[in-house]
Amino acid sequence: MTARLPYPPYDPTDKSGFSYETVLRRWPTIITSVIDELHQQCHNISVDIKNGAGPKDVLDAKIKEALAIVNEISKLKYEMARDRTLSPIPNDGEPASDIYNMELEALALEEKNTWFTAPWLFAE
Ligand SMILES: O=P(O)(O)OC[C@H]1O[C@](O)(CO)[C@@H](O)[C@@H]1O
Repeated sequence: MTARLPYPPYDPTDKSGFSYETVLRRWPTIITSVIDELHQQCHNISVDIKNGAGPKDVLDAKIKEALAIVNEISKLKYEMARDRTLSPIPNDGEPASDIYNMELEALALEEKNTWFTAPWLFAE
């Protein structure tokens, strides 16, 4: 059972409010800067590998992890821009993902489970 507040949560369906601007521009900008930073770090690690500045297997693993993160957050940005539904958080054994996923299912019933309809703070 999810908590219900006595008044509706703020969401980007109000195009004159800050949350619309946030989903439209601010989050994509933040995600893009994360992707840029990860690419820069991959470049720096590649230089370290060339210079023999650390164990190659460890540095290779860092690049692999960074590229996996880039892949996931690029997908997130794509889905956000197209007002796709928010994805459930995979069960990692932590209780918070269950609570998040339950709330997301409740939002789906209200057709408020997409990036431009979900409550701003929930999507944040
Ligand atoms: O664009 P900025 O200044 O980095 O701030 C972005 C943050 O501000 C908000 O748009 C409003 O608090 C958040 O949703 C978002 O995470």
